[in-house]
Amino acid sequence: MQVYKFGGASIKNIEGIKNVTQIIQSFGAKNLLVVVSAMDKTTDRLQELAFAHINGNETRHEILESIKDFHFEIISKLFTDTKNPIYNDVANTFVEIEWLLEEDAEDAPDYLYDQIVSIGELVSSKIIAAFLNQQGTFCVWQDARNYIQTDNNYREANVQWEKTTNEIQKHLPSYLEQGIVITQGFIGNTSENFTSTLGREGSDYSAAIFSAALDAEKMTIWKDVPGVLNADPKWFDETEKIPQLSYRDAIELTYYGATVIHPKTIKPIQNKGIPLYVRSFIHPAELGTEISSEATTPPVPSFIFKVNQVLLSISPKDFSFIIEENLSHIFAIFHQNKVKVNTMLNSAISFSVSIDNDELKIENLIKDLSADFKVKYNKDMELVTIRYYNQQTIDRVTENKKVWLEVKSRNTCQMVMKNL
Ligand SMILES: Nc1ncnc2c1ncn2[C@@H]1O[C@H](COP(=O)(O)OP(=O)(O)O)[C@@H](O)[C@H]1O
Ligand SMILES: N[C@@H](CC(=O)OP(=O)(O)O)C(=O)O
Repeated sequence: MQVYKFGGASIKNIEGIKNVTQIIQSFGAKNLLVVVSAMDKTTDRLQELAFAHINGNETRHEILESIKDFHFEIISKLFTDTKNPIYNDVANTFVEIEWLLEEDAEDAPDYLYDQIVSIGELVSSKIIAAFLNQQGTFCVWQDARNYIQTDNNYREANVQWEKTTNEIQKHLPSYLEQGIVITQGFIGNTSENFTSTLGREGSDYSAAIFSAALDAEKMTIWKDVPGVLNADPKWFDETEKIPQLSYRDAIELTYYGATVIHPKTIKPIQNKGIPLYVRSFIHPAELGTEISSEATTPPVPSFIFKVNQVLLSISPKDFSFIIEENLSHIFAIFHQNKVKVNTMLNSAISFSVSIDNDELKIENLIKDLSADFKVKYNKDMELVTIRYYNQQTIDRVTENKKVWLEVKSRNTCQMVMKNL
């Protein structure tokens, strides 16, 4: 069996949905599990809705109405028979949010966020399953929350592998024998039976979890790009497709921020030796990128850009050395504030890190660090990572820039920089 994953960009409108159903249909009639994300930017809109609810902002009703309108507009074009059960099914799914919005937002914000934001995947998967069935392709809609079991670390839930694998292996193979299974990415279920999410852009990871548990022959992520490129085409003019990548290089690229694949995706499929394909839903006949244990083509230099970085410089107040004890204290503070370090460098009395400028987190982080350390920061920095760098590639990205911090290993160079 195989696993396909379609992200929001592939199902952003009617043409997209029709195209995706054709790709699914050309696979065959069974033994395919399809993981879908929310349509277009629905998760961003639901996130706005969640924040509006948490902050008691009345705009929440307007936001919800616009999300509903977007989906019902699509439904009305795909299902001309207004008696099709999909109308009620989707309406009932939205009612769950309406109930939640009627109450004051007294529960923990991260919990509320997950209950609201998860609706996008539920609705999109229902629409796609209903459309396939309407077209005569038998498919079974499955609720991913019956399979992906997590802890209650809402917004970034951790998968409980044993329970998850057992549930998937117990029930899904018989459905896959009957037809195509459509399920959701991104969402899971806690032991208290509440909905959790696996972190933004986490649908790729969901597909990898299903692939690993089902020992899939291969997994394919369908994207709006021809495959994994040596840079994000949104930032770089002359990109080239990487036809083959090793798991190791894929994990390094995604760890440093190549957003084409969620960083947690590679480990489960690498552990099972399942090849991962990144292919274009716009040109589905083309081969894309193959990610597997061995890449036979030579590595090409790849560029990863992260903007809106904050460069923090942390030094002990009493001029003492930055040693293991200080470092473990500093990392504990980052961990408590859920802030991820994108790159770091230390000298005798100073420790520098580049982090995303997440306004909600940075203020508290600096406050906590300032209790024991002197903290200086610079905003509006850019972090550029070059994998398989050489001087020419460094010169190319540093033109008209001042480099504030540079970290090099044998294969990877990271620079934090700002316009001159
Ligand atoms: N190295 C890369 N190769 C290809 N695409 C990349 C790379 N880095 C970032 N991207 C971006 O990833 C986008 C696809 O991911 P995304 O928009 O999250 O898709 P989806 O909604 O299908 O999950 C591309 O449009 C591209 O801008
Ligand atoms: N819909 C979720 C999960 C996801 O992975 O989406 P996409 O596949 O469109 O990046 C998000 O936007 O975070």
